[in-house]
Amino acid sequence: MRGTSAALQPPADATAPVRHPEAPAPGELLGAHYGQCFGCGGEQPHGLHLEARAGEGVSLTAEFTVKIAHQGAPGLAHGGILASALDEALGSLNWLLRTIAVTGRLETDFVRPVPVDAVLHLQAEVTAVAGRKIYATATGRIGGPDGPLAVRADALFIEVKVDHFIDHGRQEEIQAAMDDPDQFRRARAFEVNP
Ligand SMILES: CCCCCCCC/C=C\CCCCCCCC(=O)SCCNC(=O)CCNC(=O)[C@H](O)C(C)(C)COP(=O)(O)OP(=O)(O)OC[C@H]1O[C@@H](n2cnc3c(N)ncnc32)[C@H](O)[C@@H]1OP(=O)(O)O
Repeated sequence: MRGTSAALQPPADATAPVRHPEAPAPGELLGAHYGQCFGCGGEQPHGLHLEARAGEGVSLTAEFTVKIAHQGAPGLAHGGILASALDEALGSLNWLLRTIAVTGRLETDFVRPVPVDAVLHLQAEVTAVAGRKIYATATGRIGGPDGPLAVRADALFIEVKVDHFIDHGRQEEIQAAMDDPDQFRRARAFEVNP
């Protein structure tokens, strides 16, 4: 069974996504957008440490290893953690568009249980863009990139200005992000597609 509500169907005037000319080349690691990010931050001890690699077009692949701390049922990944991994992979696509966007809606199908120590092989792509709305889809497989399907998600991201974070975030963390000595990460956080 597949659940995708009408809100995740691109409208008739939606267009195909356009890869930014300066997007990382296929095969290149995207790196983290923020060191403390729960999904991708290398400095986040409680995080998923998801590593995403650019694919062709507006697509990427990513891997996430399920750890002991990610359990729901004994020995199995918590569904919310798997949804977080999908959200992060889908959110990372926006770097290939050079658009700052946040998740508006995320619909997840949990197809089979994912054991601790399994590597979740994620594949995500933007399917359509309509104004500020970015439609994307992702799958997560276990046992290898072509292994059995374990999870899948469809999502709607909404483009925002950097003010979104300034207005809603905490001053302390915003300042730390602005002072990040990692120039690449700073660029990724602040660069807005004009
Ligand atoms: C100075 C320091 C700066 C640091 C910068 C760091 C940048 C780093 C780069 C990237 C960060 C990404 C981080 C990745 C992490 C993974 C991704 C996440 O988990 S993100 C977190 C979870 N998501 C939220 O917290 C959103 C909370 N929601 C909101 O803030 C608003 O609701 C927002 C922005 C999504 C929309 O609000 P509106 O007022 O701007 O726009 P409206 O008019 O409501 O919506 C625009 C269109 O979208 C549709 N829409 C909005 N939400 C929808 C929904 N849930 N379902 C269906 N349609 C929706 C609406 O119907 C409307 O459509 P029509 O233009 O009328 O056709």
